[in-house]
Amino acid sequence: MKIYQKSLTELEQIVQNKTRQLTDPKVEQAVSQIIEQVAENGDTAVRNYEEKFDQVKLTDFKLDQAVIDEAYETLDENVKQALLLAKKNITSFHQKEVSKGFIDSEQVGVLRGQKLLPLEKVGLYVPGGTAAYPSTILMSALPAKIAGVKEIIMVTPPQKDGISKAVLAAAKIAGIDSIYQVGGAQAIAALAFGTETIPRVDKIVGPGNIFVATAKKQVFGQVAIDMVAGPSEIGIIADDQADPKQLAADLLSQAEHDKLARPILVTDSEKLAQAVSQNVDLQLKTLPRQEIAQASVLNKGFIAIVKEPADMFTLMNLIAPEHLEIQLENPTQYLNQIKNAGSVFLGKYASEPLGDYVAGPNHILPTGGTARFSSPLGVYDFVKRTSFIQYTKPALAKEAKAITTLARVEGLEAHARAIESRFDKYYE
Ligand SMILES: NC(=O)c1ccc[n+]([C@@H]2O[C@H](COP(=O)([O-])OP(=O)(O)OC[C@H]3O[C@@H](n4cnc5c(N)ncnc54)[C@H](O)[C@@H]3O)[C@@H](O)[C@H]2O)c1
Ligand SMILES: N[C@H](CO)Cc1c[nH]c[nH+]1
Ligand SMILES: [Zn+2]
Repeated sequence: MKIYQKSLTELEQIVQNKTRQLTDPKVEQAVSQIIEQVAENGDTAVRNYEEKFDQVKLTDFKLDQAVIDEAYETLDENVKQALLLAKKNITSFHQKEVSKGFIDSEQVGVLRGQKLLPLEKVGLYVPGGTAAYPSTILMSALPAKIAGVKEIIMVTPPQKDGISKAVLAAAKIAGIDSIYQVGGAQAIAALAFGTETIPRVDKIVGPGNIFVATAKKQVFGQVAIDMVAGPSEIGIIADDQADPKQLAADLLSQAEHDKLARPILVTDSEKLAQAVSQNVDLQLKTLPRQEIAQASVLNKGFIAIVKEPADMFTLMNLIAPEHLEIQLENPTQYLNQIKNAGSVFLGKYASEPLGDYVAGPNHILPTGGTARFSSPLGVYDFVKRTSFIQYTKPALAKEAKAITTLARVEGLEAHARAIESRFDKYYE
């Protein structure tokens, strides 16, 4: 792994260069054309793109419920039990995210409040190929269920040998209402605009490749989106008491996701840096997804050695990683020093995959430095707020002057007159 031992300022520069988000104009253009076609020609356009990009000819995109039920019934019992344990823990964690509206009646004659309503229909994108993770289906659908979303529609690219049994079973366990075998930008466009057979949704969630991510960005406004979740990332802060073999294993756990995944270690120990680097090389050799993990380590991974322990936090806050492990003695004492991270893993036994599968917090997290302003996917992503107001006449009388004054300052005479009409002052 590349090791940088430089001043904090130089390291900050390196981090900024390595984490810059770039867009691809060619992809932007291709995606915009796909969206336009699907918006105009519905299922016909979706069918054409499926033939072109996924090499399948489908007459009906909707998957038969019997196929989903059969996948669940015949699923390996250990896999089923693991999914059910994950469901239990994800559910109990996310139930704590439920928030209620409020009613404020502190001022005499005034009732103000805010109510929360679940979204009606949500579209869940599940990536095709090896990136279709049953765990990600639970992570996206369960918070929507808890929020009270009425209908959850899943889209996923068709597969030559059929969609994996574990994916279908996870969809059933998570309570997904229907599955459409459509992928890429055409699936996002179909969910955003609706077609003859695919329903239009209020929000689209879930990760995907560059075509999917670009399409989500482009349809935002027509429909809500969760976030643009890119390749996985792991940042580790560790000192010389940490176990280099375990740190290498944790770095590789995210490197194996994607050639563009970012495994990063920040430490104040040169000895640890060297040992982790050696262990990464050793452990890579026996990984089934060696090619992907190696590309990630070589192209995107690095180790930064800082001079002062406090610099580990300064640098990591700049990186704002999707996952952050703190492998220091008494790790909880450092939680306050973390300003930017999607999910924080405290101590030796909180290895990142614990959070990927069963701990309960969501594994759909902000990437690419967006943890500066974004949060993990949660129940709050599937609700919207509506405020309400009621005043008595005396309560309105007390504030009428302020309203008409502000309205006239803004040149909005009709606003002022609407209030005055409540006190029998009309302008005809
Ligand atoms: N952050 C997370 O939680 C998380 C989880 C799982 C996967 N992922 C990411 O999701 C991505 C999955 O990518 P994937 O490709 O396997 O599946 P995908 O489903 O995102 O994309 C496949 C679709 O891309 C479209 N496509 C392919 N080539 C195209 C082209 N030239 N022009 C237009 N459309 C084209 C096709 O329609 C195809 O159906 C990976 O980057 C992975 O890292 C992230
Ligand atoms: N670590 C991934 C998010 O970056 C999520 C995942 C799914 N399965 C395994 N891991
Ligand atoms: Zn993972």
